[in-house]
Amino acid sequence: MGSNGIDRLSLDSIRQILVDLEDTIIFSLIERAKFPLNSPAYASTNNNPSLPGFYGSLMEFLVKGTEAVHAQELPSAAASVSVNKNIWDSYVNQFLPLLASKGDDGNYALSVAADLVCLQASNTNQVPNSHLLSSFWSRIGIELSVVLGQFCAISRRIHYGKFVGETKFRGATEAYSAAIRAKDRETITNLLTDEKVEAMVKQRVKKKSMIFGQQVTLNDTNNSSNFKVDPSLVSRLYDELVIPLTKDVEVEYLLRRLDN
Ligand SMILES: O=C(O)C(=O)C[C@]1(C(=O)O)C=C[C@@H](O)C=C1
Repeated sequence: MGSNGIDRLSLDSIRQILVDLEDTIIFSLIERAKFPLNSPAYASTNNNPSLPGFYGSLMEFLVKGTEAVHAQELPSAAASVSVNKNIWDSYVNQFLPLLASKGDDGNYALSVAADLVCLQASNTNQVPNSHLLSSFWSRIGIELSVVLGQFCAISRRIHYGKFVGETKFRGATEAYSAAIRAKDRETITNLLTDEKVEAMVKQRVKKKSMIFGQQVTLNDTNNSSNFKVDPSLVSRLYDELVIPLTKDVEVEYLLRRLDN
C-alpha cells in the first residue's frame, strides 16, 4: 500500500463500497424484472408521440447526453474515462432480454425508469436535457428526482474502477509506471487482476440474489428455488459486463495516470 496515508483510498475500503453497491444493483434488477421486456421502448425507430421532435427510442431520449463524470477529486486522468455507452449497449442488447420476461405490458416509461435506476450515473447536473425530462416525467406522473436521484448502480460501480486503479497505482507505483510508459495494456491488466477476488464477487452476488430475491410467503410450502431474479444471471452480469468494464475503466484510467 502507498505511504501517503490516504485511508479513504485504501483498497479494502474501496472494495467495501463495491460490496455495498452489489445490494443496490441487485435490488434495482429485482425492480426491473417486475416488467416484461417492453421492447418498443428500446427500438430506435420508434416514433413515440410522447416525444415530439425526437427521433429515437424512449430509452435513447432519456439517456442522451447523460454521460456522467465521476471521481472529480482524482487526477485529471479520471475525468476522461467513461464507458457508459458500452454499459448501455451490453445491458439493453445482451442482458435485458435475459432479465425480463418476454412480452409487452405497455409500461414503457416505468420499464425505462427502472433501467435508469439500474444503470445510469446519478449526477443530475450533468443531464443536459433535464428540463425536457422533467416535463416528460411530470406528464406521466413520476418525479424526475425519483428516477435520477437514486445513485444508479451499475455505472457507478464500474466507474469506481478509477478509485481502484488509483489505489493500486499507489500500492505498486514502479511496476505500474513502467507498464504505463510502455502503453502496455496487457501488463497493466495482469497487474490489476485478482482472480480470487473476482471469483468471490461472483459467488457473493449469486448468494445475495438468492437471499434478496426470495419469494416471501407465510406458509411453509414456499418454493425457495423461485427467485425474483435468477441468481446465476446476476453472477453472469458481473462476469461478462460489470467486472470486465470495471477493469477497462481501471486500465484506461491508469494509461492516463502519468499525463500532466
Ligand atoms: O477488487 C479489485 O481489486 C478490483 O480491481 C475490482 C475487480 C472487480 O471488478 O470486482 C476487478 C478486477 C480484479 O481482478 C478484482 C476485482
